[in-house]
Amino acid sequence: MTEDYLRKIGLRIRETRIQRSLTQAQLAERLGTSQGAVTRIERGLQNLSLDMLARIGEALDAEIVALGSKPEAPGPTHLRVTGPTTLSGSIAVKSSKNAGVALLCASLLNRGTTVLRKVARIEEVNRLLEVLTSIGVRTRWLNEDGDLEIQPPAVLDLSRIDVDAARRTRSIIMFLGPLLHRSADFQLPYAGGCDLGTRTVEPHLSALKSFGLAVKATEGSYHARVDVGTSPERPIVLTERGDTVTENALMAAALSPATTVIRNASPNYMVQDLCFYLERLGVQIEGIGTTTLRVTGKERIDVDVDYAPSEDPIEAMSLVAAAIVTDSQITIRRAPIEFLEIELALLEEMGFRYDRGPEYLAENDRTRLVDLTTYPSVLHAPSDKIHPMPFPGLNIDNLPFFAVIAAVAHGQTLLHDWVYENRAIYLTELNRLGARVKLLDPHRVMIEGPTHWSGTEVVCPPALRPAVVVLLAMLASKGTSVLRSVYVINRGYEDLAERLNALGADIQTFRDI
Ligand SMILES: CC(=O)N[C@H]1[C@@H](OP(=O)(O)OP(=O)(O)OC[C@H]2O[C@@H](n3ccc(=O)[nH]c3=O)[C@H](O)[C@@H]2O)O[C@H](CO)[C@@H](O)[C@@H]1O
Ligand SMILES: C=C(OP(=O)(O)O)C(=O)O
Repeated sequence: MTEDYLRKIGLRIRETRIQRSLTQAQLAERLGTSQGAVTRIERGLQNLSLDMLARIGEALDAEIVALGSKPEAPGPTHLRVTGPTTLSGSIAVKSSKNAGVALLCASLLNRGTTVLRKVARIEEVNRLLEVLTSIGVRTRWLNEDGDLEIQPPAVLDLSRIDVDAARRTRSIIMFLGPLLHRSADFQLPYAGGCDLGTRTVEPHLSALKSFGLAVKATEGSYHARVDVGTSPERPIVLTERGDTVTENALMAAALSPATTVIRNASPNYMVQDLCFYLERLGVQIEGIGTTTLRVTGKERIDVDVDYAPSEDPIEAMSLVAAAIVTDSQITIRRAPIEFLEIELALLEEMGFRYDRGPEYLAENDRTRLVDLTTYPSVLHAPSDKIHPMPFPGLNIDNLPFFAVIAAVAHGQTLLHDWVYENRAIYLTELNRLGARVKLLDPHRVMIEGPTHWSGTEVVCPPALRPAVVVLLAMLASKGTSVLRSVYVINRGYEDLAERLNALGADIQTFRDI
């Protein structure tokens, strides 16, 4: 094998070992070799026989080398799922992607050190960390629990921004609110993310205009000019009740000593987490959890702060859907109940049986959590269509899970995804596994259940939730399925395959080298 190839395989082995939380000594023991040999393998200094590669793959429960791969760079990651699976046991919900990214952006408001506890180690967070590091912010994972320390420099170097990382995440748009206090003239690469069709930035620009921000879209970037020191003279009325736009307005208001009123604000979970963090920074906020926020900011924020964002209602819903589609009894611990109530009420109407434990508080001392135990249930289609709404409503990101749920329910379910132009279409990928999902128009699908799932190969649709929905259907599918290119899932879920395996799923991760 060439040295370069050995080095790539070594790196891949090392990454997988760390993902599995194994030390080199533990892996060596499983392989019946020495720790020194594992060190050499991981550094690409050891010639590897096919037999040894197979044993490493077995020890790490992952396919290390896939044939037909591109030699020049580690290729995309894929999943091989063997089903059908019945899940059992218990699983804790991780902190949310959407609060995580908002708080990373908000840490730019603070001259002091921010420690965020148990941040989900997901690709979306990684991209933002790359961007933050590139502009001079010192970021450091403190431990394996996902505690993250963030220390912005006195002066940000926006000219060195990691453009590639910035273009891979839409969350970068939330730099606008904090940056307008840092710089009178700056450029931000265009925002990316899932391919869900056009997502407007206009509400962000009109909300931030009253803080003196004017943005011109030039070749591939936003060119921002700020009339520094401007504060809103009247309430900001958001034209849409969007989550990130509310967060941008909040972050702009946090460094404005006047009182800013934001109307038609989103009261959704990530906005609440951001508010709780800003309160710890000394910003006063009235109306948290409602659609009118009154924010009294500070001229300068310089506080060493420690904050634990709450659990992810969308991950909790994903796990509920996993239990339903596999007809399993599992316990989902730490589910943020306020943000799941409508979903559960609808599921109850559809015949879903579950228990809800007593409420307790998340580590932020504000968000209410419960443990949910699911039971095998016979589901039937709801009498009305299912559609999402801004909070409080059935969460926009939870709608796709109702596609796979409707596919196991008896009868016809109409799903209306009015929000995203391109998302409903991806739900028809379930048909490859045996579902009957009919696209009525770009926003509506009719789903007929129940389904006899059968395994096949699918390339991940380029949208996070539809991709997870396909993975969940694969758990229920008979035989072997392959889900290709799962970056899109890793963008929003930490170790999803490994965590489902701990509940009894059989999912192998492999990657083109
Ligand atoms: C990082 C983050 O927090 N991302 C979430 C946030 O994205 P984000 O806040 O960026 O969502 P967008 O602003 O893109 O809104 C999503 C779509 O909904 C439309 N829209 C939204 C609100 C409204 O009252 N009316 C309306 O028409 C928008 O025009 C857009 O087409 O909110 C989305 C909608 O909940 C979620 O899918 C994302 O997971
Ligand atoms: C659409 C989503 O998020 P984002 O705003 O990160 O694209 C999602 O989480 O389903």
